Amino acid sequence: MSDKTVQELAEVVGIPLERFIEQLKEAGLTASAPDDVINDEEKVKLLAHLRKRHGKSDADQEAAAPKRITLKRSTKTELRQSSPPGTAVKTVSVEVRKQKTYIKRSDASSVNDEIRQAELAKQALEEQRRQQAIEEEKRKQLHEQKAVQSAAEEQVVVSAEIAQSVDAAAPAVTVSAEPVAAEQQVTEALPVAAEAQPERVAKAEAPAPIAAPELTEEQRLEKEKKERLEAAVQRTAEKVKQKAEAKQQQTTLHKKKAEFKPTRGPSTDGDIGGGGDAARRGGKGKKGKAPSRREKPEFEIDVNQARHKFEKPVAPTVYDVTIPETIVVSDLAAKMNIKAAEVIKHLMKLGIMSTINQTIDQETAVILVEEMGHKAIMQSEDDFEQEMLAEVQGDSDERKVQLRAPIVTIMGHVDHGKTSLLDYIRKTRVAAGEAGGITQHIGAYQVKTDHGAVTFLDTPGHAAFTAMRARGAEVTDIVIVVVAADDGVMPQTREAIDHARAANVPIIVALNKIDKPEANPDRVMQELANLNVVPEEWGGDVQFLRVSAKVGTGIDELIEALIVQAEVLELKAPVDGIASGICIESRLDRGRGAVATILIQKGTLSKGEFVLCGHEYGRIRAMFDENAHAIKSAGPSMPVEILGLSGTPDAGDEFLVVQNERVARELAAHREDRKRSTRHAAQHASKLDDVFSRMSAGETSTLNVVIKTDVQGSLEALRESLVGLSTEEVQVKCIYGGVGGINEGDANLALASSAILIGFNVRADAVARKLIEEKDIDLHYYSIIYEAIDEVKRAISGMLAPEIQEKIVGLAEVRDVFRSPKFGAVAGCMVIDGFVKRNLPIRVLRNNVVIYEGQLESLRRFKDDVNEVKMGMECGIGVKNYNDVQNGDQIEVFERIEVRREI
Ligand SMILES: Nc1nc2c(ncn2[C@@H]2O[C@H](COP(=O)(O)OP(=O)(O)OP(=O)(O)O)[C@@H](O)[C@H]2O)c(=O)[nH]1
Repeated sequence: MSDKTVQELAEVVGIPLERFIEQLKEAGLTASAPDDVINDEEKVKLLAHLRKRHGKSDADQEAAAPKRITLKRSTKTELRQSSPPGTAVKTVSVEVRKQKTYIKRSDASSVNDEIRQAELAKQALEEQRRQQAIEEEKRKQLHEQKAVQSAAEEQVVVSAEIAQSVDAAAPAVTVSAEPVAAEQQVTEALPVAAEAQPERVAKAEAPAPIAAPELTEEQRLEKEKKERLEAAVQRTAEKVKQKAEAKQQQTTLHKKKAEFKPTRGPSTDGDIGGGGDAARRGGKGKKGKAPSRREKPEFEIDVNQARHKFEKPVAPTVYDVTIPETIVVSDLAAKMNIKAAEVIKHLMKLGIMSTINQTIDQETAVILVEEMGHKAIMQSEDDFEQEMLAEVQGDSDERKVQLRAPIVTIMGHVDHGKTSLLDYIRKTRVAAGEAGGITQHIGAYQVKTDHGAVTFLDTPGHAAFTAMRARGAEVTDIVIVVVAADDGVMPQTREAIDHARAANVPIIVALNKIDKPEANPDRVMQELANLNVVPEEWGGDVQFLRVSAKVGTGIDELIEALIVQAEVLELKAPVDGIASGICIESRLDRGRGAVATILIQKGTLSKGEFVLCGHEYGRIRAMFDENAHAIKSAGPSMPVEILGLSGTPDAGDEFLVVQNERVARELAAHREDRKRSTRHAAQHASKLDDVFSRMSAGETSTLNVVIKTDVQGSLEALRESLVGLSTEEVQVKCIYGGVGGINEGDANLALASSAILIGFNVRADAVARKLIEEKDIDLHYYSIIYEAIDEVKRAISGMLAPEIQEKIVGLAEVRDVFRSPKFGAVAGCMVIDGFVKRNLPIRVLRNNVVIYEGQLESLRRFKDDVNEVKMGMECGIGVKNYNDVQNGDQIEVFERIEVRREI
């Protein structure tokens, strides 16, 4: 309290100055002037005087004075609650009560004194304990540091113990390899250590009995503190335990990941301590830092719990490995559940160098799979298709069958009237009643009669017929062989008969041009009978009809004969259910896209269905009959034109209806793959080399041959000799023999009939050569009959020995012939294939028939003698001892090579 002057104090008290000075005098104070200063003591003295004067002693005053005063106040407010319109407003009364207690100063100060004294004692005690704790801490730190150093040296990490030590709430026990972690543990341990002897400290510090209340308070505080510390330690232990559990789960996850990624580097696998991230981020350079992080065990893991659930198999697993005709190395590895590198390694052991994407053949794959201890199941390329087709077709074989129209092909010699016959039938039968006639015609048409319908394939000639057969399409039920009654049997008539017989298709002979005066049907019948085509009227089994494609004679009878033949054949097909058939022809129309003519063989085809044809597929957008009338459905033996395919299928491709686009696409893709692989040609021609092995395997007992010779005489001789080789085990069958060069039709026939081709002094033309090469048809050229007989004999008796074979190395075409007195006839030639070599033997060919065999006299280029002339170059060739070379002849150069024969 600050001192004040008399005047100031009088103003504060509110008493006149003179009166206040009087009171000062009465109280015995010296201050009398207004500027005199009154100190605190004097103030107290003045107060005591004034109280005395009013008759109250200090004691009374003290007794009377209240020790504490409590003031209460309450305020009331009202709150109006907002409510939805139309309802009563709610009012809430809120009463706030406040209470304040004032304690008498003297009492308060005494209490404060007591507290102050207790605090002083407590401070002293705490000071003492703190000193002690510091000493203890230093001692422990020293001890722990020693322990940590030794632990870091030993690098001991016992993860399970950490969890246990945490459970026991005694972190100081933990042995850590990481100093940082150890420090943390030590720090956590210290308070506990300090708390270890609280009673002893309290006893030692306990002063005199008068300090008893303070000690009790002290103990209470100590107890509280201890409880708090214990709770803190407990919480820390809990936290550490939770962390340990979380880390353990993470570890299990890592191990599981590692299980699925066995080929990954160690950074992922060893990522338990979190070093993986660093390693990943740091790349190669920072990889070295990762171990320090990895080694830092923030906690340790229960090994039993961390172990993943994968059980190592006790015995090697044996897989059933299905192997298609070719398989990619990686796919094969996947099927055996091993790495592709393993497969490549094993292939290397077998002497095969391969890459992961390389395709290996079925045989190699089977050897490999079996060597690796698995079971190989060979799967044919067709298996997949067959399975899918079986799925698509379902129980189609159980469908109810009905008679169907026969499908007829017309064959015959050139100009004998095939086209005229087809045209006449179509015009008179199909287009009957059509106002505008036929706007277009498709590759086949159907003729309806009172007795039934007949379908004609509008591709006359045996070439088309055999080409279709060579593609595996057996479409034709009956063949009409047209022979002009005024001309008789001609080479192509024979071919037609042979082709029909090779296909096992019944023949009906149409003796055409019967309207002509020079027609002599009886002579023609005789000629045909000589070919084993015997008319019914002569006791044979072939129907002969006299017709005229020009005037229409006998056409009805011909159709009737076809229907009768069909009845004999009992041609039946299911009418209901999924449709299937053959593509007859196809083309790309500018406005309509791919247009395909198909012949339905089974079931009913409807517009809107998904079809697969060869490797093309699509939904049928529109369907037309042979008169270009849009139709909605078509049954067996009906030819229809369809729109909607993805491309143009080949003639002879099979078509069938599939459930949906997915199946169509899958099958189309499969067929496309198969087509790409030349290994999987749909049909293989027979090989002379294979004959014996196939016979041994019980596969064949017939050797089909197609013979082409230079003259009729050699044909007969060769045919008889070869057929005469037939034994009990094997029969040699000449399915066709003709005179002239080997053409495409011959090659197709050989392919379709699995026959070998024999050229006696004749050669194949360019188209046939291409087909022979493509389809790998077995073609043999001979110049000496007994050589041919000998070879076929050896083939069927399994005695094919290594022998000398001829290889044609070049072909030159004669463009001009010069006569020189020195060299005789010199042929100016262009080398059109391979090369011409001076010292190699040659043959002179005229219309693909060998006319001379010998040596070259001279080979020159621009007056220079040369040894060799290559394709595309001109040269002059003189043939030794032969001067009859003509324009258009070919000079074939060949060499004899030794070929090892394999059976
Ligand atoms: N008089 C008469 N002539 C006919 C008869 N059939 C066909 N011709 C004629 O014979 C010739 C050849 O007839 P095509 O129908 O072209 O004979 P093709 O067998 O189809 O002949 P390619 O197509 O060359 O194989 C034509 O001039 C026809 O008019 C017939 O029955 N009588």
